[in-house]
Amino acid sequence: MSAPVAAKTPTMDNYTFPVNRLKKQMDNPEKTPLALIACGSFSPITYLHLRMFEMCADFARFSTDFEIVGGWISPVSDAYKKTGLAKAAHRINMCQLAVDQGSSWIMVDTWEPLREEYTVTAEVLDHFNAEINDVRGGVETSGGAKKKVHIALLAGADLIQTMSTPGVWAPEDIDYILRNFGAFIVERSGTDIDEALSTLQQWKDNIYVIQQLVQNDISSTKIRLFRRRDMSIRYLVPEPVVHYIEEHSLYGEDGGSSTHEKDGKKPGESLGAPTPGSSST
Ligand SMILES: Nc1ncnc2c1ncn2[C@@H]1O[C@H](COP(=O)(O)OP(=O)(O)OP(=O)(O)O)[C@@H](O)[C@H]1O
Ligand SMILES: O=C(O)c1ccc[n+]([C@@H]2O[C@H](COP(=O)([O-])O)[C@@H](O)[C@H]2O)c1
Repeated sequence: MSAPVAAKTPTMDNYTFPVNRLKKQMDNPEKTPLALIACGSFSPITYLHLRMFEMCADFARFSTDFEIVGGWISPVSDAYKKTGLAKAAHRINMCQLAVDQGSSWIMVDTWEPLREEYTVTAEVLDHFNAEINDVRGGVETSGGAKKKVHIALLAGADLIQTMSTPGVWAPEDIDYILRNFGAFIVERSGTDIDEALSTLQQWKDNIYVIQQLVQNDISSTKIRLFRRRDMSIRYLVPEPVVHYIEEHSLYGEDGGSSTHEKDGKKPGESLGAPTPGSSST
């Protein structure tokens, strides 16, 4: 078995806002530049989290006047204290591995997860607006002219549904987010989207609903459950993330789980899969 890759420790001291994949210049200056911000636990990141960005990119292209100029994942900080939340450094590393391997336009911002305190989503979106529009002046259209970027929350229907659950979000934050930023909402099985949006009608012009044409209900909860049951998680999360989870023994029964690589299997592979070289021929 190879030695575990040490978890890098990103810190606030070496923090810089990631813009390496921010589009330098718009393709169509007539359109409105759009930045997508996905907030959540990402414990761990799954293919569905990445797929949300792609679904939204198709939606924006075919059904809106927006042109996407960048996408960011903003994992929540350790202070969120949700069940199953791995340490922020691990979640950051897994998100980074997933986008490094699988995307040319999604970035991971470490500002929120590196903060000791919990940051409400309204403040997270303010941070992106400040970095993209105040510090950088927006994005270039043509001939050096710049346009302010529309910052929007990218979320699943379950997250928007929590906005109707009393006591979860401050009413003034809901108004602030949906009035100033808006949201792109991906349908999720188990959540009635009409019901979820019923109390948010006053902001309906700023809420875009994206249909999942291929129903996919991967969740981080299921990944953690599979790990506890010593079941395979391959092809549900990106391969480098499977390796990372194995190497760092994340989400196992007692904080650790066996690595099957030693049996000749790939990391994360099912124990029920045949072991190479064990056939009788
Ligand atoms: N299968 C899915 N369909 C639609 N949206 C999803 C799906 N999985 C995650 N999301 C969305 O991704 C964002 C971040 O999700 P989060 O990290 O909470 O993942 P999760 O799988 O719901 O986590 P957990 O199972 O730990 O609650 C949220 O907006 C959530 O609604
Ligand atoms: O800003 C708020 O008041 C607020 C209230 C509830 C949830 N959120 C955010 O929504 C996300 C929920 O993630 P999760 O994993 O609990 O589904 C996470 O990023 C939270 O910070 C934010």
